[in-house]
Amino acid sequence: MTDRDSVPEAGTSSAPANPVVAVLGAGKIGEALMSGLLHSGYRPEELLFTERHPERAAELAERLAARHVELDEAAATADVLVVAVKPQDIDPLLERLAGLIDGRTLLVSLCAGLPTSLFERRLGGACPVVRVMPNTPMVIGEAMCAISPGSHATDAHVKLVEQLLSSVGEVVSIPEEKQDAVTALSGSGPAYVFFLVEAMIDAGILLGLPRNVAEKLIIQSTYGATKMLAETGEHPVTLREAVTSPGGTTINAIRELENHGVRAAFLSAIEAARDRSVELGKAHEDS
Ligand SMILES: NC(=O)C1=CN([C@@H]2O[C@H](COP(=O)(O)OP(=O)(O)OC[C@H]3O[C@@H](n4cnc5c(N)ncnc54)[C@H](OP(=O)(O)O)[C@@H]3O)[C@@H](O)[C@H]2O)C=CC1
Ligand SMILES: O=C(O)[C@@H]1CCC=N1
Repeated sequence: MTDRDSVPEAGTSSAPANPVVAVLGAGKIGEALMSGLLHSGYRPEELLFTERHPERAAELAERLAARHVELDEAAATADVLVVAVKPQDIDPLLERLAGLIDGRTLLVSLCAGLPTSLFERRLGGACPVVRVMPNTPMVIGEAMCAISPGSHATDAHVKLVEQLLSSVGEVVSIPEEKQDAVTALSGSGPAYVFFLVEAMIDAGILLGLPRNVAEKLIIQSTYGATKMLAETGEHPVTLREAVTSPGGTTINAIRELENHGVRAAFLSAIEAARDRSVELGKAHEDS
């Protein structure tokens, strides 16, 4: 697929062809995206990736059957370039990319904190850029992605990105100035859940349960609880109140959580994550 002027639609393997996607930097989120797309019906030949560690590249190419390429081949071949390197690694990548793309290639950035204007400035011309904040449940088709177009991205580009990402989870459109908050909330969100699960499993160990039993109890309980939130549409307070019997056990636990400031800790933690996202963007403001 090389005719980038007619923006093709993403879809399943029954479609004639999906847009060729090249993931630049196949680390945690890059791999999650590739796995999710393959899972949703993307063909391995429609997926390219660059990666600077040869062993990692070889291992991924074998495991996913996607093709490891150099940056110049990715830029020449792909319809969509997905930037998935750490924000701290963006400068040398954009320097090389600037000489390789012609302003028609759609660039999708997954980078925390980095504004679309940075890519537009560095890549010149009228490079279409869409900023996305995904999260790792993408790997099982359960991502939460928030997207914001840059100033040269057309409705067709946005639609293409929406189609691509809706095959690996949910997609919402948000104004770009909200991306730092979204990064702190849903980009990092899975980490908070894993942290909570880990802490509850530790509590099970403290109470003398075997680890495998504690893990099963907590994983199913968190899965059931979040599924219940999603499927009933009930407010979390209502669902929590239904668990909290008068004079019972749960209220004793809730009192301890409140005494330890767990709610305030979440507010501060997420605010700190938002601040770091802003800081990552500011580091590139004048360049
Ligand atoms: N992990 C997550 O849950 C999420 C991450 N993101 C964003 O995604 C981006 C990637 O994060 P994450 O996957 O965690 O990071 P990783 O470090 O796991 O992945 C980035 C990979 O790209 C490699 N790399 C760096 N520069 C280049 C280059 N020029 N060419 C090819 N490969 C390169 C890195 O190598 P090396 O190891 O040497 O650095 C690394 O293997 C970040 O910008 C982050 O903000 C967004 C949402 C969620
Ligand atoms: O921790 C990070 O910086 C990235 C962005 C959101 C989730 N992980």
